[in-house]
Amino acid sequence: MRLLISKHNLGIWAANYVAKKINDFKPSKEKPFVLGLPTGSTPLDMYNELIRLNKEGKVSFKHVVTFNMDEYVGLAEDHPESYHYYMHHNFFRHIDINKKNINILDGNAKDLDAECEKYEEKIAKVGGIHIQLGGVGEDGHLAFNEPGSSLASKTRSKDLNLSTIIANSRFFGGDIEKTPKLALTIGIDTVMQAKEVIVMAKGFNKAQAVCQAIEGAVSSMCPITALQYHKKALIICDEHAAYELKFKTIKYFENMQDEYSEMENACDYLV
Ligand SMILES: N[C@@H]1[C@@H](O)[C@H](O)[C@@H](COP(=O)(O)O)O[C@@H]1O
Repeated sequence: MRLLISKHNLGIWAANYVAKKINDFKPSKEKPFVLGLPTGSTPLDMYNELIRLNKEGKVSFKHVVTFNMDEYVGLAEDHPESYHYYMHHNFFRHIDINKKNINILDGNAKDLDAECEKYEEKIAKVGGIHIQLGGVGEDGHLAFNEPGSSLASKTRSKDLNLSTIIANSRFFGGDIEKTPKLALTIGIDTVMQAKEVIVMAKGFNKAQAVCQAIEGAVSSMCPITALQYHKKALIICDEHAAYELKFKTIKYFENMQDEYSEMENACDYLV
């Protein structure tokens, strides 16, 4: 597990890292690059920067296949709070991606279990996810894997817990009644199967989750801790989200030299 406390905008960092990885991979129709994508407020800057890079011809999504992490159950795809709407509005419609390469769980499928099974099969068929990007909930949830989720879970439907419903109610006029209570989500094991995982965490309200993820014991009650078992997982956070960490933990990660610190240095010249 790697921690990077970035002094840059996390989205700009992540977008430039992803663009570099796509370009290095030289994707083709036969050999596409596969991205796992999140929603939420944290990744918005990343999408904006990826759009900019795409428009400037610095990265193409022509041979990129995407799988979104989650979707609400029972919300129309054109509802402004559905994750379908979010992705098309904030990202897909601005870039050169082939529509056929976009995968988002159908929260209105007649058979939700079959929809989830099909999703796992599709991921396997393209050879797995190269980079799974994510945000994190205040309680350490990943996608909609709530505290208590099996760390061996695959894509499935998930009841949302009260704190997530309350947090999400801000998008539904503050009305808990109107806020979805059920979602489809990739599982923790789906995340673990990705070749690389990058979780972005911004702000004081994510500090507990980041601290648990890095310093805590692995527990299904804080799903992000499962990443401690991942071969190539990065948490990139701002100074506020790092606030609960021990000084010695921060120092340990501060001077590491690797491709993540290289991108951090490269970002000095980007902004
Ligand atoms: N399902 C999403 C998660 O994928 C996201 O990480 C989380 C945090 O969102 P934000 O980035 O807005 O804090 O919100 C929701 O629960």
